Amino acid sequence: MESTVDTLTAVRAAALSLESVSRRYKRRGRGGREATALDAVSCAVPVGSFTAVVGPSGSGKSTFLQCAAGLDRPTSGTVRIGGTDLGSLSEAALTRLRRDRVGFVFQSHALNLVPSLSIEENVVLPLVLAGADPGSATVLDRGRALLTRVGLAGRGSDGPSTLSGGQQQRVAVARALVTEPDVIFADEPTASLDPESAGLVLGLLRDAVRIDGRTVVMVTHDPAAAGWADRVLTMDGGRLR
Ligand SMILES: Nc1ncnc2c1ncn2[C@@H]1O[C@H](COP(=O)(O)OP(=O)(O)OP(=O)(O)O)[C@@H](O)[C@H]1O
Repeated sequence: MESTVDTLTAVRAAALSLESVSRRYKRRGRGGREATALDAVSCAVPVGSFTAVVGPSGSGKSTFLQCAAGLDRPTSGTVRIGGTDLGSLSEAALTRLRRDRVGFVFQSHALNLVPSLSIEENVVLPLVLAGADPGSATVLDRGRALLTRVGLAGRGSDGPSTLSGGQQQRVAVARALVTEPDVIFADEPTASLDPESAGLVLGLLRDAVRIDGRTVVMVTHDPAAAGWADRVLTMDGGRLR
């Protein structure tokens, strides 16, 4: 009984929770057989934690992230971000939740930033998309403060293409932080970086947790990257081990 109460308390206090989440895909040309990418996965990610999701290729890590972040809808089960059941949201409400309450850092720095915008404009883009005035002191100050934080003060008016891959990933982290989201999802954020640049990006994610109390969920196949996390979830065959 007590453990049920404890579990319910943990789910309510979680930044992110999954309850028996499955994602099945219809396979083409195989007589309608389904592939189970996620198989009844349950977990609660506490506020202010840095979680790494690891596992062999094809174990379901990307599918976990896509469903957890509201980029894909599970076949069954419940995903909650900050207590909100994503399954209860319309597409428009889900888009707003992703914009306002979730931050993303993707694998490829080429995909993370908008090349036609300046570095600073990229950082504050989620605020502007949410309706903030891009010329307001609040937005400008927030952008500059975050660029200083990621070690790129003074580069705000340059274009992303003037930065190295590692620097671009640091801008992506700044942008992921700008809305002070409930959860920051990172999908192999250091996959294309040298160890030194990777360390800088991982240090920024860790600081977001330790200094700001943010919550980070990072998919990685790199044990060194996973070593920066507080907790490691291991996937195998669509399940958490
Ligand atoms: N759109 C899809 N259609 C059919 N099957 C899919 C689809 N996406 C994923 N799968 C299958 O689901 C399983 C899990 O895939 P997923 O990409 O989540 O694994 P992963 O652990 O992220 O792999 P990797 O480390 O190689 O990126 C795999 O068997 C994959 O073939």
